[in-house]
Amino acid sequence: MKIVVIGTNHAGIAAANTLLDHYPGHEIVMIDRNSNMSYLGCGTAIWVGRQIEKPDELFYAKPEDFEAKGAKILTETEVTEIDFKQKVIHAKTKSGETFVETYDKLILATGSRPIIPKLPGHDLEGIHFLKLFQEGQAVDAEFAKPEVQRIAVIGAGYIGTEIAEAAKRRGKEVLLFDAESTSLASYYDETFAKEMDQNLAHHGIELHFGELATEFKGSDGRVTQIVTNKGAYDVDLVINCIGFTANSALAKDNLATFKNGAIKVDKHQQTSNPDVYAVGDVATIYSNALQDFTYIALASNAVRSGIVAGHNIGGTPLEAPGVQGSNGISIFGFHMTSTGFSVKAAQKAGLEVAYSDFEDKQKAWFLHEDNDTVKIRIVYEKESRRVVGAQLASYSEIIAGNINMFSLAIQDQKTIDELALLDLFFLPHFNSPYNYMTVAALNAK
Ligand SMILES: Cc1cc2nc3c(=O)[nH]c(=O)nc-3n(C[C@H](O)[C@H](O)[C@H](O)COP(=O)(O)OP(=O)(O)OC[C@H]3O[C@@H](n4cnc5c(N)ncnc54)[C@H](O)[C@@H]3O)c2cc1C
Ligand SMILES: NC(=O)C1=CN([C@@H]2O[C@H](COP(=O)(O)OP(=O)(O)OC[C@H]3O[C@@H](n4cnc5c(N)ncnc54)[C@H](O)[C@@H]3O)[C@@H](O)[C@H]2O)C=CC1
Repeated sequence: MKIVVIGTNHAGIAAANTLLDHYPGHEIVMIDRNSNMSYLGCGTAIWVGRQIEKPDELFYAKPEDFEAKGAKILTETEVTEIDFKQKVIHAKTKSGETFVETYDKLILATGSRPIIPKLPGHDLEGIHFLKLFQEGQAVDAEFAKPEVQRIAVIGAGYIGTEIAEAAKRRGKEVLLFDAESTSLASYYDETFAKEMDQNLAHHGIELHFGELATEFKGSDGRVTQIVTNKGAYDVDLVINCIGFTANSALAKDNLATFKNGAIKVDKHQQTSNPDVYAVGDVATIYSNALQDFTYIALASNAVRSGIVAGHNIGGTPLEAPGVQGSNGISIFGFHMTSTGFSVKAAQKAGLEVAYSDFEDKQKAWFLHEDNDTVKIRIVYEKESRRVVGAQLASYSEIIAGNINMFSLAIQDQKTIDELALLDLFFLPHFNSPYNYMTVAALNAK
């Protein structure tokens, strides 16, 4: 069987590796328009903020790895069109040569691009987006310029908050804008998000929430000012991070798509065309909190969905268990993790939910050194009492592991009452006999 993979970043790599490692004998062709593969965008802020010196280790795979396993891999080659009836893809190399490839099965792993707000002045120089390695390099080069001092970051979601920290670490003045009233508003309820806001403000980041950019002004072709519904601010650089949109143009009019344009898939990653699979940021994903398909762009989801597609195409039927959109962020040493829905997100999705909050020290109370406060919220459906979300915030790194338990609880449709008496280990170095997760669950009304 000939299998063509379009897009060789996290999702495409996972699908190709699954096929090459577990199902030998197929002809695998991998195509990507970029010159690199496997770039971990999650390391951009860490590198640009100089928490690591070089970006080299942010790549975990190279074309030779796949060639060694027998795949044909074409980089700097863009797929321009797909004839889904004839099962032929049309592609163009960097030098302009066009060619076609036939396929038996096709994997679309074309990912996402940042949303580009078409505001007046959007094409001025000095306005950036962050997704590709090359875009990280461009921002890094701007940070190195002494004349770039005042930076506007638009969107205080995950990328915006991380790059705001990075810019501050490089000694810049940073103005962080978001349409919502807090940072991280899509992931956390206000009482949690406010903790991050305090952390950002404490480190000198100027917060402009509830503010919408309306125009960019410039001089000599370069941005010099950002105008919002509330004021005008002189800046030397703008970084836009207001979310992603699925790169699904190749599927247009041929495959069923979701309301945001992502390609609809089932739990086997199969699209509305049985010979075509879609994985990663270009596709929808099943949310166990919502109990329906939705769109959640994460590298973790990309990898898992690629593995699922690989097995299904290879001949092992495998149904994805769905995801919770589990995520985390760490800014100036303050960590937040969440899974499933916040109260606000659940209500927006039409769920009737209640929540239980608790706050305690991470380790046993008699340990007075490095014993940070942890704040927890568990969100559950009022009637069924099934857990649909959890949020944790602390300087303690242990919360990074704890959130995964809630992820499994949501996946397995556990109730808050089942969590209340769950066997959690106790050791003073790590926790208390009345574990804050247990207490939060026990306190649930
Ligand atoms: C700054 C930043 C930080 C992030 N941090 C995290 C994090 O901490 N945790 C997390 O889980 N996620 C994080 N993400 C999100 C994560 O990077 C994405 O969810 C992930 O990249 C999706 O992988 P993908 O393979 O589906 O798509 P993509 O990474 O978008 O890759 C798609 C590939 O398809 C190629 N392509 C597209 N169209 C064509 C075409 N027509 N022809 C040929 N090739 C094509 C592209 O060149 C690209 O290589 C972060 C993203 C960014 C930008
Ligand atoms: N740690 C992690 O897991 C990370 C995950 N990612 C993922 O990458 C994807 C893209 O990240 P982001 O671009 O940060 O998207 P995001 O969805 O996290 O945040 C976008 C932010 O922009 C704001 N916004 C939207 N339109 C706006 C406007 N016109 N003006 C001002 N603010 C506006 C939103 O309120 C939101 O807070 C997300 O799916 C995210 O989860 C990215 C970085 C880190």
